Amino acid sequence: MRTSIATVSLSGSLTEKLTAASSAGFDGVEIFENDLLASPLTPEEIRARAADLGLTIDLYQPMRDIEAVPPQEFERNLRRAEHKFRLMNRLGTDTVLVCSSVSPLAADDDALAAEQLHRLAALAQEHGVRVAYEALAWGRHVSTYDHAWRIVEAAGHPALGTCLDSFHILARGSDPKGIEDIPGEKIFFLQLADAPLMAMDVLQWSRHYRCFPGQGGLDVTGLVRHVINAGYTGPLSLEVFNDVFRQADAGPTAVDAQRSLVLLQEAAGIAAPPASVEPTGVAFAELTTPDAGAVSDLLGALGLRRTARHRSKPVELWQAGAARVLVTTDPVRHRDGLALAALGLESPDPAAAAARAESLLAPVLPRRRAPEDAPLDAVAAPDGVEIFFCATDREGLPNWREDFAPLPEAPLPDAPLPAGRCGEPGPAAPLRIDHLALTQPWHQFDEAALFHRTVLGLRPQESVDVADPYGLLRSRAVTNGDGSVRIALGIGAGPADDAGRAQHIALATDDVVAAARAFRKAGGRALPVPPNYYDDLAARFEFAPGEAETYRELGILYDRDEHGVFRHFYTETVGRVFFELVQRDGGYRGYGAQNAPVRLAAQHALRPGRR
Ligand SMILES: O=C(O)c1ccc(O)c(O)c1
Ligand SMILES: [Mg+2]
Repeated sequence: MRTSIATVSLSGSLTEKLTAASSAGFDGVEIFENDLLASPLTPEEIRARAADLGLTIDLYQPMRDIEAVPPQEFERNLRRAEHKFRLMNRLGTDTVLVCSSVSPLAADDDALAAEQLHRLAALAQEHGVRVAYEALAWGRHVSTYDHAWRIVEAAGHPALGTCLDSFHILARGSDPKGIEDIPGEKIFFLQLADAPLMAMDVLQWSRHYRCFPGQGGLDVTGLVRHVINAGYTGPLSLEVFNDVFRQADAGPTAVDAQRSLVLLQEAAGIAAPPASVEPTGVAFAELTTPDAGAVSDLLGALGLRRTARHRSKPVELWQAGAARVLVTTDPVRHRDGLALAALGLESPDPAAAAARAESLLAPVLPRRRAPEDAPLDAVAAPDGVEIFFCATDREGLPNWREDFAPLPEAPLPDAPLPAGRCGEPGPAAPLRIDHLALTQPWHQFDEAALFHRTVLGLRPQESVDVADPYGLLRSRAVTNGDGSVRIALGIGAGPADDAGRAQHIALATDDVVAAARAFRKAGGRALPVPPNYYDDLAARFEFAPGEAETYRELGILYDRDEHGVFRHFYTETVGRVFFELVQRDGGYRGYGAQNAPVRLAAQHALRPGRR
């Protein structure tokens, strides 16, 4: 179906909005009156600009407080409307949205509303335009779609139809099934928005928290199915009032918006992009560093060993069990010091995963490889991390590991490592990457969750809020079915804050106490945890004699859920990156969110100039 977006959903000048909508592949726009009023362009110039960009102007909006008013008031409204109909002719748009009145002058009188809307439609028809009447969820007397439709039906004018808006319908809990009783040709327009479920005043909810379909908790897909069943053939148009999107760059927001419509159409059975491919594990995490010294010490102390070197690039493979970390030395990208630059996701079908990603508008990255390297497809996540779809040592698929030459001294990859000897990894060495925690740009959190779900085939979990001494951190994990891929997406306390940029890699071990001891013995610096934390721990849980003291001594944090126990410790931060070693027992599902405020405070305390 044709796709459209309301200019109110994007930031910037009207020209910037049109350009962003066009680049993201929209067919049309709804022009919000304020965007036109504030534009230096004439309506004719706007029309020409839109046409040059391949966009139609599908709707002009809104007209307010028109209907069910005293006669004198209505005459004034008609005069106002006639002005706008002329403007619409100059703009080249044929549909205007009239939202249900919120005016104290409006009467609770459907017959009067119908009669006046009939007259408005007659005037519109004289100007070659038509009127779409929409029930605002907070309309004074008309607040449901079925009520608005009854009035439109009673008015009985061919230039009058209804505009359905998923937010107003679903936010009020109306049953959208009744939409199928409206003749499709009388649904003049369909506006789509989702929203997170929140208990708040519906007007505030609508004006500040709408989001793109799939990013909230409303069943927009179900509603769209009813609208299609009714016979609607107009555009799917996004109308999203959102405080964050108003500030974010219009370009990425428009792509995020268009992606939401691809998914919506997939879910509603209207479109069939290449199927989603769920990753089956983390093949590697790739760090870039201006100089490999500090990170080598850290990785070594964590029990990873340098096992191989890339045949043509300054990249080393560090490994323990299935935990693989690539270290790329890149003196040019030194702004951040150490940073997580890429993630390899083990994919059952890397080519199909890449095709899926591309069809969902993920930015496809040029392959940076020498002719003899394994072909690897990669896309950029919203935070700039490169995501590779890859296969590790699997029959019939290009193997990224063949790009690496084993180092002579190194133990065989995946061979059991000798235990016990000083400096060598023992049984406590990392087994695999347990999870990654990647802080997202603050204005791209919803986009990131949708991207990871739909482009990467991961499943979003509930959002949690974590107190940071300097703000509130929101975190939402995305995982695959068996938990072998877990990425905790976070937004930090603020754009300029270090916590707003942190990236962390959690490695799994089956003996975190031994791992913490080995780490310290090898010269690793663990994050110090305040004694108050352990006093509280002793109050919350019963431990075996000496157990809590061990945790206190080693800076190990502890959590428990209904499934099992979680023990973990953190390393110091290098550049943007820190590591965590975790031991999950008995099927513990979480990430130690209970302990995050203590961890964040301890990290802040280590920053220069903090006490
Ligand atoms: O919040 C509003 O006023 C408003 C205006 C026009 C719409 O289409 C809408 O859904 C809401
Ligand atoms: Mg609307």
